[in-house]
Amino acid sequence: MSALLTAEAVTRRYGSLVAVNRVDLRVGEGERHALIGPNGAGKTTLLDLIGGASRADEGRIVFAGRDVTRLGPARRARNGIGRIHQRPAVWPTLSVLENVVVAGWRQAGGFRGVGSRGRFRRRLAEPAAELLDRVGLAGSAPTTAAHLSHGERRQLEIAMALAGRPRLLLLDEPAAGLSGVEVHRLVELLAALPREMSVLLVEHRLDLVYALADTVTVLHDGRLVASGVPDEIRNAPAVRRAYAEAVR
Ligand SMILES: Nc1ncnc2c1ncn2[C@@H]1O[C@H](COP(=O)(O)OP(=O)(O)OP(=O)(O)O)[C@@H](O)[C@H]1O
Repeated sequence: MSALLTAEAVTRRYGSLVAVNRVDLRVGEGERHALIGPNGAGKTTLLDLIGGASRADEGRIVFAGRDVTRLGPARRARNGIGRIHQRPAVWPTLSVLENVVVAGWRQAGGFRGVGSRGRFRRRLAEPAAELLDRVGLAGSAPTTAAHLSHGERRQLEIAMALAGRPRLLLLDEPAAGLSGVEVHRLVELLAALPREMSVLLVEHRLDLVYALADTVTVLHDGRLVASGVPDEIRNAPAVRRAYAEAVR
């Protein structure tokens, strides 16, 4: 797999704390890559550095052949990095369908691209309805997003991220707060994402990680302690040590 994203020796400090410490990461085209590690390991911070919500103090991030280290989150999103947050970020006063339409607006060509009723329908409204169907929310299209359950908001946020047609989708603990049935639906949904899209997933649920990931990278105290295919990681002593130290 050729590299879509490479992070080289990225470091992020908060005062004297080194939250991410010279981490190298490579996500291939179409790869499903999971980041795991105990609480406080630096997983969300690393995702923030890649998505642009936070800037690296040192190191370099290259996405699709372009150095994006100094770009903000909006520019990175336009370059093809989509993001699902720990707490679903949706517009609560808009309908479910409207949320996806707004999220797809730029990708559909903005004002010029959707400036007639026919183009609006073809390029935005119909794809948005298809995405809602794909994430299991077709029946909720007219519902105001504020009325959705947590699990439904998560589904909506995924539809919104997909509307931007990202080449890399960053997911921060997508299973957090979901019921068993909702987690099952989430796994199916993520497994069915098109292979043109790469995925970088932070998740505590290791069953979900091992079901989805091609590669698993383990962080502990801001450092990368192991990276490999799920079978290697499952039995790696360094990984066991990281988790054992964290619960001590
Ligand atoms: N804005 C911030 N200011 C100060 N310290 C921070 C900030 N964000 C994160 N940290 C610290 O950086 C370290 C890494 O945090 P991070 O949230 O990246 O870990 P994590 O692996 O995602 O943890 P969790 O699994 O609990 O979400 C922690 O010690 C955390 O307290």
